[in-house]
Amino acid sequence: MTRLVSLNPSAFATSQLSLLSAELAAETASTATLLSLHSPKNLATAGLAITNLVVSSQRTGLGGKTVLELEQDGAIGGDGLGEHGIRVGDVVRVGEQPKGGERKKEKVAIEGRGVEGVVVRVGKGVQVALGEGKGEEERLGGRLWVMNWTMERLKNMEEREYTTLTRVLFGLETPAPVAGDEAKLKFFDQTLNDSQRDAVRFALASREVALIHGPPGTGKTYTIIELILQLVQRKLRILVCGPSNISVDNIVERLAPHKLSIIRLGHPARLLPSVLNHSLDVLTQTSEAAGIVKDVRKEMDAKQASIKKTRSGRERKAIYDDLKELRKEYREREKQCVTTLISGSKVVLATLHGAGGFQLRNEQFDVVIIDEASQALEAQCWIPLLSAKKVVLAGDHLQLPPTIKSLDHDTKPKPEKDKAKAKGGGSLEVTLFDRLLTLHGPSVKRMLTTQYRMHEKVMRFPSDEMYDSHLIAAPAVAGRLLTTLPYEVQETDDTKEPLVFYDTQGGDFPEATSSSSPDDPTADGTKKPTKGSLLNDSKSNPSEALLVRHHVRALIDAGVKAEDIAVVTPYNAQLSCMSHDLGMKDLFPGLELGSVDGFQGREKEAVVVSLVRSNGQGEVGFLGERRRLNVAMTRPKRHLCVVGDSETVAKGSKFLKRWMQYLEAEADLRYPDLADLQEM
Ligand SMILES: Nc1ncnc2c1ncn2[C@@H]1O[C@H](COP(=O)(O)OP(=O)(O)OP(=O)(O)O)[C@@H](O)[C@H]1O
Repeated sequence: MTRLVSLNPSAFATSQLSLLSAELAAETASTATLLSLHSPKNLATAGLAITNLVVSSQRTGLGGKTVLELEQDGAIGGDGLGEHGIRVGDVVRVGEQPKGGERKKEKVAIEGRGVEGVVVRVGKGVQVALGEGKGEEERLGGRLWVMNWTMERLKNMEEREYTTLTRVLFGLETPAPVAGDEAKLKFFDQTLNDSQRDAVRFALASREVALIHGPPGTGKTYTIIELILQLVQRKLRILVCGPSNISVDNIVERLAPHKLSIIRLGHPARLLPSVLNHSLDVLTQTSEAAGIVKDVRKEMDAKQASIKKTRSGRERKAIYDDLKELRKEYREREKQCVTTLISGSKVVLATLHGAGGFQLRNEQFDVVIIDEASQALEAQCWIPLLSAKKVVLAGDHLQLPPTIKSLDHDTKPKPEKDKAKAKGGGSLEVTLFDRLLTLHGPSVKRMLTTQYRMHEKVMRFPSDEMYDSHLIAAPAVAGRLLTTLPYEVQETDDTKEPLVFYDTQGGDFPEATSSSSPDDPTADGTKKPTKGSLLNDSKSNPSEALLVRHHVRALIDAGVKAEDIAVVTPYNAQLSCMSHDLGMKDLFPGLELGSVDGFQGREKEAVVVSLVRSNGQGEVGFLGERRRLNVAMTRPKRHLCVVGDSETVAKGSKFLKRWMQYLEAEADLRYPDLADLQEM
């Protein structure tokens, strides 16, 4: 039985406040370092910038924002953007690129020039809505401000002000026994499997808190949709949140066909086009409630027009006075319209950060659902939780937690850090999901166990190692191969295998530390490379990259579409090597190349994982994190190909050793010859 170790909410909040302030400092410093140490070219190599763009058009988008469309400069050649890590929703700076002669000045110049905005579309070109972004510090500050405000409130609360939920979440009380008999529950979705049904029943019956543990591909979102429908049927009001816009939009998209009254808060530029009809901004213009606002607008327009026809000063003044009144009325009616829309919605959806907006200040919800909770900072989760009665958290704590930049800046000795971590509140890396599992034990959790993504052989190792062998491959996916894709794929030695391992042991495929480019100030050794000089820290393995290219080509030659294949690796320098040095993006248009961390939450028919590390010392760096490996190996549906040096990797940890053993025993094992590859 788990021992209940309670935590003082006020002390927890105090500790979080200092951690959040260190995080802000670290993030600001790392962006500043990147911009000051690296040229646009180097940032582009690392996937953090796109160079050689021209403005192809400019238009007014939703919310009256100016949207710039940027495309690759035709004069430079190439019609795509090349490999980059810029995604919809990113805050970016659009700046003038220094010309060749200005190389020395360019690092300084890029810091001071340009306008900021939010990326609203990425395809052949990139579209940026201007004016949305603020300075990096201000932006982070904005995000952190809401968390800070929430933690300040928690810190200053009197004990008698704590809700029962707050007391349970800090272990001051144990969760109440589950209530209600949900055994005869009628499900809206008859296709739900047993573990999903069990999770819905449990979440409905829990009084304060329920965790839904959803390993990869187990239908976490599917389950949440059923839970929402059940809660609405019970006439309860629900707030659904996630750490990112995409996590929230994903739910809006799947909820929309059920014709509930739902509303999505958030800036339209950041929402998926498919969910815009449910956004508060659009509804304030199109809904019935918007009628009263429109009437005033019409009146204002008419008054405005009448000014031109009026000659007398006195009459004009009277019209201006009327206009002033009307404007006030307009603002009030708009506010009223927003309140009517929100209070009339059974389900409100927003990011965790968005849940701190003024629109929800006086709103009460019966249940707060947080999806992808293991990707959210705990302080972020508290934004909608301070006044909530019940929470359902869905996530997988065995995949990667949110990225924390200030980890390396923590100078406390390790034993002290570990003690603080165990208590909770000592590290931003411990999520609320993690902490509640430690605090209350598995009785507050239900796990989804049937997965609908991976071939049995792909699933087996992560299931045994990470999920206590509980995962079951749904019959429809257990034996799926590339040869049974819905289009024609030839049966070859590659396509008939669900699991392939190219073992590069023997020293012929050595790793390299990314070489610095001559315009990098860290290259001459006068400046110590910092964390910001990310490419200098990163590893690549050019021979392994050749092998990856060879395998991707073999799959494509057999008929597999490039867009059904992804190559993932933990190292930025390896990505750069494959996309720039080997030109894999141009060779195989549609192929996706990405970092493991960036690929969390995604899936592909075939995935090639390049492990990179190959050295005599058995150093494995990033690969030492089990959760990162778990993400890497659980992305494919029908085919996983691992490329790596088993000798080096097996030395990294017991987990890695067992993985290498599993691959040796279960995969189609290949010992490549570098000489053959170079001829290809
Ligand atoms: N009971 C079910 N019967 C059939 N298919 C299902 C069922 N539950 C989920 N799926 C399918 O499994 C896939 C994964 O579902 P979903 O996207 O809800 O999972 P998830 O756990 O949120 O995913 P992720 O691993 O990316 O977090 C989807 O294609 C979905 O249609």
